[in-house]
Amino acid sequence: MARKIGSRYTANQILGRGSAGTVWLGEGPEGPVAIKLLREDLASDQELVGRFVQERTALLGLEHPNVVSVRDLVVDGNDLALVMDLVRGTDLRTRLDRDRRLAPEAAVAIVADIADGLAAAHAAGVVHRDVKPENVLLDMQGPLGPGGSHPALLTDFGVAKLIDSPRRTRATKIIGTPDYLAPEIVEGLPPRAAVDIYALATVLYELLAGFTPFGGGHPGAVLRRHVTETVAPLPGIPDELWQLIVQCLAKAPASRLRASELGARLRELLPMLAGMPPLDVDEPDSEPTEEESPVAQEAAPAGERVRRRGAVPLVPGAKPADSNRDTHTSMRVPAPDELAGGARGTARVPRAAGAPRPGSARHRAATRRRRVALGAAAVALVAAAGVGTWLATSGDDADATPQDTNNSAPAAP
Ligand SMILES: Nc1ncnc2c1ncn2[C@@H]1O[C@H](COP(=O)(O)OP(=O)(O)OP(=O)(O)O)[C@@H](O)[C@H]1O
Repeated sequence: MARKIGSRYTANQILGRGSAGTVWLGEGPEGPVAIKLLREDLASDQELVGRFVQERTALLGLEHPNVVSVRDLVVDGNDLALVMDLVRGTDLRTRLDRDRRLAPEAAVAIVADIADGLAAAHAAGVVHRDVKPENVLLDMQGPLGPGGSHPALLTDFGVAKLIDSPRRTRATKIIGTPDYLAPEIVEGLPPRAAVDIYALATVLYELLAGFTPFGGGHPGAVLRRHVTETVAPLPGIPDELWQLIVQCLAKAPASRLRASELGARLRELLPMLAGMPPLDVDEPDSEPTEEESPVAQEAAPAGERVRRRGAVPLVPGAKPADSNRDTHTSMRVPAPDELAGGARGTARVPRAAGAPRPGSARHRAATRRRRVALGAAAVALVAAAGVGTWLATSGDDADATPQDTNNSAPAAP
């Protein structure tokens, strides 16, 4: 059912829903557009409306082939809407859900596009703060690039900042999506450009592996891993690509690459990755780790303690129906002792395809077999050592008997 948005736009058909509102296929004076209509309770928040208008220039000024441009901001009665360029295609989450993992060449081409878009934004002083596959759109009408990938565009620029108003979230609260949150945000520092690089490196890892490096289990556990754990290597990944990921997942923001450099370095790797199939990685043990820290308990209501892509909505009060993905969190910054106390090595460790899953019956059987084999090897070693010692001793002193060697190894025949 069509509806008017301000005096210039008509929203015709729902394209998708997020936690902050609904995206419509619409029509404007210059042709088709995408209209993000913010939820009514957000639209009626006077402070947010003020910020909306305040951020107008920054939001409207961003023009780059890898950024979904915001064309207009509409404040009209109960409607608060961002009018954006329409991207005819799909979002990267949908592609990942379909393919599970991408070939390295396609993954790197997509991430290089987004790095270029981020470079333009960072140069204009804008930090995205919510880089994740849901916010990457693939333009199916654009030309095919390396690995058969379509041009990738980053959307939702400035939306996290808009919604993250001082009243909604004080300095002690975290806004974002747990799997992609840089450690400095978890530690309560203000988000700078390097948080986008960390999130983008997480996306690249996810495209290659099929899962994020620190995700899984409760949001509180995920946040803690960002701060305390190091990323586990992906079997079969070319070393140059791995080094880039490691550098951009560095805990210290200053150690990460800048967006423009990341884009350039990724493009340099493309010829080497041509034709390489997706990595042969099995999803690690996906059993959620119930981490009952105070942070974790505060983050999710009872009954929702453990969710695979653990999250609570970006905006307080968002109903589950608002989003079928539930990928945001809003929780307090954990205290240093909570972070330190939780370093128990719960990050997902990728397995080479076919290797048994930790904790599985096959893994337990393999462990048992290994133990038996190790036990047997140990007995054989002790025996061999005894024989060896006896032989050595007897060689030195032809008259000595095995008993003279002062060890408990069985006597030589
Ligand atoms: N400019 C656009 N052109 C075409 N489709 C779009 C555009 N922007 C968003 N969409 C579609 O609308 C869906 C919802 O987008 P939205 O930004 O509201 O939510 P999200 O990013 O998936 O989730 P959240 O806002 O909770 O992080 C997207 O998945 C995408 O498919």
